[in-house]
Amino acid sequence: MESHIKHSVGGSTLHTYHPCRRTVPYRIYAVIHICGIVALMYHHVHSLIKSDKPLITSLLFIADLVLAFMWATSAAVRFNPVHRSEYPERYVAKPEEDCPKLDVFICTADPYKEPPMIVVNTALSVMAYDYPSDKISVYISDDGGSSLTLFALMEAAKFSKHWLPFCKKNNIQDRSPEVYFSSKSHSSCDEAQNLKIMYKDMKNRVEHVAESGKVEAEFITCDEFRGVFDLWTDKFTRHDHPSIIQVLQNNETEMDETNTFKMPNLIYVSREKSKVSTHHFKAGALNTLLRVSAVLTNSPVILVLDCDMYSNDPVTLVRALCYLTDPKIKSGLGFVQFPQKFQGISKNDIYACEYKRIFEINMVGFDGLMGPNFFGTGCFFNRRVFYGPPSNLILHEIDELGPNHIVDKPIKSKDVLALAHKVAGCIYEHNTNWGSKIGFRYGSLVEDYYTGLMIHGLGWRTVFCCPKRAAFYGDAPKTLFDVVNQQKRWCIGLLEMVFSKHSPVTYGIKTVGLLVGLAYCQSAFWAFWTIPLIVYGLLPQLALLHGVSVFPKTSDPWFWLHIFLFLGAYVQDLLDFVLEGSSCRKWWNDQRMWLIRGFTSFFFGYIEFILKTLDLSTNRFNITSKANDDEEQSKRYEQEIFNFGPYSSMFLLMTTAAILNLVTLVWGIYCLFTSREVLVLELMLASFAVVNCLPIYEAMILRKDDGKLPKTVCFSAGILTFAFIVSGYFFFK
Ligand SMILES: O=c1ccn([C@@H]2O[C@H](COP(=O)(O)OP(=O)(O)O[C@H]3O[C@H](CO)[C@@H](O)[C@H](O)[C@H]3O)[C@@H](O)[C@H]2O)c(=O)[nH]1
Ligand SMILES: [Mn+2]
Repeated sequence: MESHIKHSVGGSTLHTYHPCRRTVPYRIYAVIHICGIVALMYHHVHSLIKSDKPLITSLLFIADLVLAFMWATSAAVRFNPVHRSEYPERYVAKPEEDCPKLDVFICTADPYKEPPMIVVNTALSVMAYDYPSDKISVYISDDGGSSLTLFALMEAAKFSKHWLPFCKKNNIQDRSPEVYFSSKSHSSCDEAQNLKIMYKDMKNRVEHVAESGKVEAEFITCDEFRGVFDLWTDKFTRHDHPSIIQVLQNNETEMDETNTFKMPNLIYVSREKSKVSTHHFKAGALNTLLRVSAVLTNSPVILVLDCDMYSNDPVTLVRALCYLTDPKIKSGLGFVQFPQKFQGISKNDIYACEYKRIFEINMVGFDGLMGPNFFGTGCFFNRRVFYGPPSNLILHEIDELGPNHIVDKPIKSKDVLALAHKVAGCIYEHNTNWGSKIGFRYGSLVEDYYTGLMIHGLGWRTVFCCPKRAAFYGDAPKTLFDVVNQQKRWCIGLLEMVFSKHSPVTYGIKTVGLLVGLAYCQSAFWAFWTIPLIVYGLLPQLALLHGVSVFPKTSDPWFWLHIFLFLGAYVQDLLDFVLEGSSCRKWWNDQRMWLIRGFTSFFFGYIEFILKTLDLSTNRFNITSKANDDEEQSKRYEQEIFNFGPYSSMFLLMTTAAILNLVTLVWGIYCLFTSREVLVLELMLASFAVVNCLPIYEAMILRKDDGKLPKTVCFSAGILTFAFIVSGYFFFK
């Protein structure tokens, strides 16, 4: 690992880094906060011993234990945050033969939730990187096994021969044609206008085919590929079909329209599927691509992308190479991760879908320890990282799959393609190390988290690269229902990690040390937030309604400890946001979503995980939809109006908590005026919740649109609140 000194910029340095200025004040504050937590724990134990209501006291104690643990994990992330800069302009000066080859993996899995035009734009944006194009190979993994996607990519290959020279000659920055042609600033020269027409034509054809659900013969313009579509026989389903590997563009033979540039490879891969073998979702798809690409091109650098993540900056590859080719660090460097950024986020990000904390703030902290975790997309790998620890290459079944194997046959040669089909077969992995010791790891719905942890566990370092101009943009879910469902899947996957043999608590702390292990715990224990959030969201409120106090009174010094710890944790969270370039409004929305998650995704994630553990349900990877076709819904999103509809039982508990807090606040204020005993902390808590819940009340009462809270949810929540209050009577008396 490098030493933590500020590097001097100069000479041929390709990258520098420097610690953040907040480090020292943060460490000092951490000591103070720890003292506060210790005091609080003492107070809890003390009150537990002499308490006449042990159940209530223990619930609060457990909630505070979880909060304290989560705070400790965030302190680990705040221990040594660093920022980096790269100097890609210096890299460009290197001779071309020094530029390593790149394999790009793009995953798609459903032509309806992930419209083929999205995949096309992502592929085109990376094919057009500022880099010798013949060194780039783009592989598309299609888990949907869809002829529509294949058709779209064929069209993309044709279009790329015009698009690439245009971008390179005119130094276009937006290399996703959709983004370029819909931006107001695009050129109006003849060449650009012709291209725009060509792009529109392609888009129409692809969308027409996607709508009709079938590739009609008259749409196929390349005779070469006509036969491929015959593979989609009547028996073909997405869960049961042979492997299909199709080289759509070949860098050995094909040139662009102007005959100046060689074209990159474009290869469509749909691995074999059968109902009787497990396919391990995205990790399985990526491992298939690892093998197929090893046979065809075996480039030392691999970029992994989700189909919606187009490249937003043509120098991104060179930026990553500033690290991956640096002789001082390259032998131990596993990957360079770019943050996930999203397009079309509403102004203040109402659903907190930017995940600023997870994808940026925390990673700046991870980077000062061992480097960022893997996010599943926007990541440049050293191919070697998939084959065991830096010092010890794990042997594999066939020589052709090794990271050091040199490919010396044309990609279209018969035996190369035959082997590629073989390694894309669904029984190929049986009795091999794939998924356990080699490649992306199997066994969790968050294959990215798992794979990242194992890479660090084996002793690799990683780098977080966060340039000013976003390197990639992806799609974020834009309705609350999609948001909580996505998070629920993550929660289940992360809980699988917590209770696995590679848990960050045991395996993690043992192999990567206390700080990194704790840092990894922060996301792994995501669903645990539900415990303190539900306890604090319901218990003190019910207590207040029954005239029982669970917190210290204002005259009690412990009162101030509660205030201090709450404010300390909250203000530091806000500071993190602002110091990493976000706004106060976005932070406010982020903390509100955190509260909402506690009652929706975290809670239901927990329940589903328990059901799965008891074998009462099975894991599913519900793909997040990237198609926004509901106009009303999009409009509400832009206006930052919450979209709760249609009916979902996930919103029941959240609505109940909202009603209960409102009732508590009203009752508390009534007590204030009738000069009964006033429970200040309880009242403050309820007011804070009510302020956060304003959009929920509005959606219950005032709104008429389709995004309002469905009546059934409101009604059931009302009954549930009543039931809570009544049972509170027995609980507190
Ligand atoms: O069986 C499957 C299921 C999914 N995917 C692909 O996986 C990607 C992610 O799916 P998405 O529905 O977009 O999930 P998200 O929750 O948005 O994805 C985040 O979370 C995933 C799991 O942690 C990571 O893999 C992703 O990179 C990360 O962006 C998409 O490209 C899919 O096409 C497959 O290839 N095969
Ligand atoms: Mn996604």
